[in-house]
Amino acid sequence: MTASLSGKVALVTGASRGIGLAIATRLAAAGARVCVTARKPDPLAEAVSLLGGPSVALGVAGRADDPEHRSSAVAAVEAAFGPIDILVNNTGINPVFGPLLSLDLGAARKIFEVNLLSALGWVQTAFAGDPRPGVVVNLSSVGGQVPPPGISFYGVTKAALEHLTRCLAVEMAPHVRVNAVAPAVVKTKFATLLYEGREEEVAASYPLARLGIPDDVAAAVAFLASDEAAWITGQTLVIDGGITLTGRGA
Ligand SMILES: NC(=O)c1ccc[n+]([C@@H]2O[C@H](COP(=O)([O-])OP(=O)(O)OC[C@H]3O[C@@H](n4cnc5c(N)ncnc54)[C@H](O)[C@@H]3O)[C@@H](O)[C@H]2O)c1
Repeated sequence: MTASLSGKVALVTGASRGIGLAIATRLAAAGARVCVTARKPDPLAEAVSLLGGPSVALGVAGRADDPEHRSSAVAAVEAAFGPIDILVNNTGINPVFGPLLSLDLGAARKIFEVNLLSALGWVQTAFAGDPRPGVVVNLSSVGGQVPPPGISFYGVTKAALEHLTRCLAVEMAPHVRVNAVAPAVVKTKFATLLYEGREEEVAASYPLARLGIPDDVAAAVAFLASDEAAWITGQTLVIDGGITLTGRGA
């Protein structure tokens, strides 16, 4: 059972589906009021309704990497529910596949902007002003720890996000705890190419003999967001069915 988050205010980015929506659902079930963001308004409206409607959830559409969207989302959640206690930087993209030596640097900049700089931007915006208590959880990936074939630059940005997590943990202590989670393959739209049509074969390579589901990650995020994790900061929790123990990342 997730520890109570009653009275807490959370913002989860990229939360109209997949892992972000599962995290928002867990946080809301634990009693938090939750702001969800993503690019398109319609899926966000559906998410708000799933989460329990406007008394407990708010959707703000925009791009995570747009500073104006970050400011207006934070202002909206503060006006609706109060200052943010829990920030989950869930948005992550990987629009390219192939070797680093032929990686288009324009695409690389975009991935870096969304996966790393926007996470820092959200922290700066959500925790602007005088220091106050809070929690940040960043969505990394085992690809940030074991080089992921074909999507190496994505892994580079996640490795950087894990170090950003450590650096923020030191700079924002003792008020704000900052941690990350690093999943292996979780069944979402984002990861479809990694398992579609061969799920049994991929799952068989995992010591725990299955792929992840969004709630596997959400449970860990809810724990890190709660007071049960009050003495944990700067860490990355690997959620991978044991796959990194085999030397592989996905
Ligand atoms: N699924 C996996 O196997 C897996 C494994 C490791 C890490 N992750 C990480 O988990 C996070 C969530 O992944 P997912 O699998 O749920 O992805 P997903 O593609 O299913 O969902 C991504 C969400 O982010 C939103 N989004 C994408 N780009 C955005 C942008 N620029 N601005 C605002 N919103 C944006 C989408 O609308 C959607 O709501 C990502 O950071 C990803 O890197 C996923």
